[in-house]
Amino acid sequence: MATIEGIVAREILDSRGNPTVEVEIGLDDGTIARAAVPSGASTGAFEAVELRDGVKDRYNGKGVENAVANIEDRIVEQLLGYEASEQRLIDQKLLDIDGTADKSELGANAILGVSLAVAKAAASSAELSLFRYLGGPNAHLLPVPMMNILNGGAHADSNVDVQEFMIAPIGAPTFRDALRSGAEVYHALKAVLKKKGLSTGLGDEGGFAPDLPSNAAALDLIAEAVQAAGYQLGTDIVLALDVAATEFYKDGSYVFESAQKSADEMVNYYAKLAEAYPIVSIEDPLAEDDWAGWSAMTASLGSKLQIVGDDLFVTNPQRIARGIAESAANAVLVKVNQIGSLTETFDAVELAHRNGFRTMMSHRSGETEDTTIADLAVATGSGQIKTGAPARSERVAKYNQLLRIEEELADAARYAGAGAFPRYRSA
Ligand SMILES: C=C(OP(=O)(O)O)C(=O)O
Ligand SMILES: [Mg+2]
Repeated sequence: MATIEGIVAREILDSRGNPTVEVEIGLDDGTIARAAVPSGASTGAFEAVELRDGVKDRYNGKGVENAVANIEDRIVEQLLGYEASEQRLIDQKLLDIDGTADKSELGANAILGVSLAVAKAAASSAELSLFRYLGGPNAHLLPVPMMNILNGGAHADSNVDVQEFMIAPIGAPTFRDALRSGAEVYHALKAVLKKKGLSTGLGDEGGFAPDLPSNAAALDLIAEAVQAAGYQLGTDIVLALDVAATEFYKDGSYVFESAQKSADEMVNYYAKLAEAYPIVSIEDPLAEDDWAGWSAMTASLGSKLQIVGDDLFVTNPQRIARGIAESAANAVLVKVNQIGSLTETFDAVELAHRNGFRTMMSHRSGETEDTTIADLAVATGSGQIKTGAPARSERVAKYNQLLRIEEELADAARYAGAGAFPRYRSA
């Protein structure tokens, strides 16, 4: 048991070279912990409001320095003396100080930075790994890494509409093997692109970002890379997409592959694509407010595919509840900075799981070296994580943290003489 003795906030750079918030918390037992806040590019309109430099009007013209100032001037004094393990109490206090529904007063980035740093300090003070502190004794499930190896949409300067083409190594026996196979396919894809004279430049999440004639062409290149790396597409490795359709939804239709399409036409397109390729998961197939389209998509393809709401749900329990009521998807993408506190993130995951929805822990396209989401994926037993390509340090940092977690769990199992443990979520 240790109480908060001091909080420091500062502006640092994220992986796109944009300013973001970092928070350090000191406890009265000498513990010091640090957390940094990520940021999106294809942000949903219903996300909690960050105070972030000049990206869009919705940031009210208030930059990261305002979030830092809010922590120092309006949060620090209010939290001194709190037990660091009282996460819910502290998060509620932060929400009360903010007083708005969208966290626009203090900034969701100010609140989240403090919320995550509190959790890390409490874990460290208790001499527990973060995943163990957050997840308790039953935290044991390593997530399938959904590795985004080809970037398009808002994350690349190419002409490819779909934002993320991911490989999921579901046939691997352990997380370590899954990551290795993903890295091998990543390297094979680079060789395939080179051989065809295509660009090997990278997008925001470390995937390759070539110009291509169609979205299916991206899947063909990945299929070739999987084979070249010696894996079987469909059994060792399956495919997943984040379409990020809100980005190309204009005036009531989807401007996709240079044509205007209705929601029905998009659903038909996905049905055909999922027949031609072993795609298991599609995120944001439709726009963030096209609830009817989402329900139609889930009715038609939900028994075959994981349909993941990102911009649709924005990790917000109220929007997830609507999605459950309207059968608008069957899975939730979980991004801590969309909702803006750890407690509310847990609430979102719990609501999803209690209602039979799957969850996928997720990074943002603008990231830092902070690895909290790796621990969170294991702590919540979400079974899936997406944190970009198996290259670029801000992405690899999360995968490397999962290697350490898997090792810690395996060491514990060895010590106890236990058998097949930890468990890798392979299906
Ligand atoms: C990670 C994503 O991108 P961004 O952080 O730009 O929203 C996403 O859309 O899932
Ligand atoms: Mg997304």
